[in-house]
Amino acid sequence: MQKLNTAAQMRHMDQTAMHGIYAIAPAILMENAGHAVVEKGDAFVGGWGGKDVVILCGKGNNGGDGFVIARQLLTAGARVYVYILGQPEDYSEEACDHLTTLRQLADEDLCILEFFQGRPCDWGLLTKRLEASQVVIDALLGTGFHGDLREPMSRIVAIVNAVAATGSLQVIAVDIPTGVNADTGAVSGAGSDEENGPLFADLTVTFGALKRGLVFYPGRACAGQIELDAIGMPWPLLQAQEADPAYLLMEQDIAEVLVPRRPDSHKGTHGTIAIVTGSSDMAGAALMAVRGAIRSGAGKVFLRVPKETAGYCIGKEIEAMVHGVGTGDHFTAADAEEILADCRTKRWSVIAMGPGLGVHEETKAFVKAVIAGTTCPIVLDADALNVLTGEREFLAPYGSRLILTPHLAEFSRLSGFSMADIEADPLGKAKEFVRQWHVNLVLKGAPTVIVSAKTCHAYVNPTGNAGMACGGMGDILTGMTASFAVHAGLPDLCSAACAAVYVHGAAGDYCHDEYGSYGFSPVDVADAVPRVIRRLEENMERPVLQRPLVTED
Ligand SMILES: NC(=O)C1=CN([C@@H]2O[C@H](COP(=O)(O)OP(=O)(O)OC[C@H]3O[C@@H](n4cnc5c(N)ncnc54)[C@H](OP(=O)(O)O)[C@@H]3O)[C@@H](O)[C@H]2O)[C@H](O)CC1
Ligand SMILES: [K+]
Repeated sequence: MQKLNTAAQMRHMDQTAMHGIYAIAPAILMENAGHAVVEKGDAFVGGWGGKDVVILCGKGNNGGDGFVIARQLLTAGARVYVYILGQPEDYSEEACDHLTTLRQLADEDLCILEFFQGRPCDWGLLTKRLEASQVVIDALLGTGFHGDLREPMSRIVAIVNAVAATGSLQVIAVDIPTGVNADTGAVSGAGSDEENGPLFADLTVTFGALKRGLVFYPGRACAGQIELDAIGMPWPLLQAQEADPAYLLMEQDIAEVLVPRRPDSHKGTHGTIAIVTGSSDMAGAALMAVRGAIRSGAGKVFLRVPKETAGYCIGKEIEAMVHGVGTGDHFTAADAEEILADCRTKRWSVIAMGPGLGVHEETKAFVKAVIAGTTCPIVLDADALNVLTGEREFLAPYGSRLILTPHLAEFSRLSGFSMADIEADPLGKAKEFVRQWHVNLVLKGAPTVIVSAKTCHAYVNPTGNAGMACGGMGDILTGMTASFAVHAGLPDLCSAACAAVYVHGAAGDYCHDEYGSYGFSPVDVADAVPRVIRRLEENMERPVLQRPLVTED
């Protein structure tokens, strides 16, 4: 898994590398950081030889990286125009050393240095230089950025964005695009009409670990292609678990937890999923949850809906065993007994409740009775969450066997957090919620965040796309999550949720490649799930028992 670090975690990693037992000289790390940009950028720009490159250096170590980049680009055969915003006294020792070396190389032909020194910049000359150059390096601000961009940074960024938007100038950001908050992905000037928005990069070369701000919007939209370089950080530091960790899910992580099917398995091996949901005008939600479960490899699927809804569901998903419960169009507390009896006699492995359930007062009593009366994992989505608003004391004792899958609005209602606070820091609010409710949480969004009830560790999902922004996608995910929750070999419910979310988004990406961003349906996504799992199986480490009985050679 890829660590997703905050600025503070990066500073701690830096300090440990430089001043702890490893004693790596700061100038070495800065040299490696600069080299990483030159190396990763070389392929991106089609070779540095003969290129005119503008390098914008801020007042901190991000700027220091820029000094290294300038020197190395000269060696690579480029001409560099280096704009330096800081005064010598602003810089760290290592940045000063690199600036001193660069000044020895300065001339009027290949290495032109421009010092702001607090005097007004010749904006017209900067614009012309950018227009005449092929590449600009953003070494203005890195993980030290906070607040909104101040002059002259904001003016420089606005000029770079304007020139890049109208021409062929390629923009490479050092560590993180200037104006993007490394912890949350919030950007400078959001919502204000001032000209102090963030820089938009085509490529971001980041160091040591991915920053959380590179995977959350709007910051994610500023980064372009993202390349990570270890810059010579000691391996144990790169792997060390951070306090309060977050990770980006990678395909290999999912392949490692999804165990292939045993050759001697049968339908009972792969779980008995019960979808208990749906009310008359939302039978489709129930059926899509069924579809998601079936296409994710469920052994058996039962669908339990209110009596009046059954007629809409029977025979629609022929693999599911459908039964109408009670006498009305929504579940009541009295119906819980029948569900609990079914759960016992049919040995349900997992229950999913919520899609199209409705929010009648009696339904709340029903949902609570089913949770309290069972011991199996339960996936709670949509209306099952809406009826549980304010029920933290009730839910917390069952939390370790629950997976809650709200979208942002449902999460706001359930948690009481404002939408603004959630959107400003979805990962932080998701962790805060799990610390209070002790459940496994899937906070659906772009990107989706999963938080473990057991560890409170957070996982960010990289798959999925805007073509999935339509009703029903969440219903499919509910069924998939229930199915993955009982997939043989998955170590815990959080892993199951991560696998379901990753595969769901990857199936959406498969559909995006097939159809483009318009018009593919939730059922198309469900039907693409087996193809995604098959691709994962190619990377799966087959346990000894699964090795082919007869080998080719
Ligand atoms: N292991 C690593 O990851 C390494 C990273 N390196 C690079 O170091 C930067 C972080 O360097 P740091 O000096 O901590 O911070 P920055 O260079 O990002 O910027 C700090 C200066 O920026 C000013 N600032 C902050 N916010 C604003 C704003 N809104 N508008 C204008 N100016 C701003 C700040 O001034 P303040 O007065 O506001 O404090 C600072 O002067 C990291 O990103 C990497 O690129 C190392 O080079 C190698 C190891
Ligand atoms: K930067």
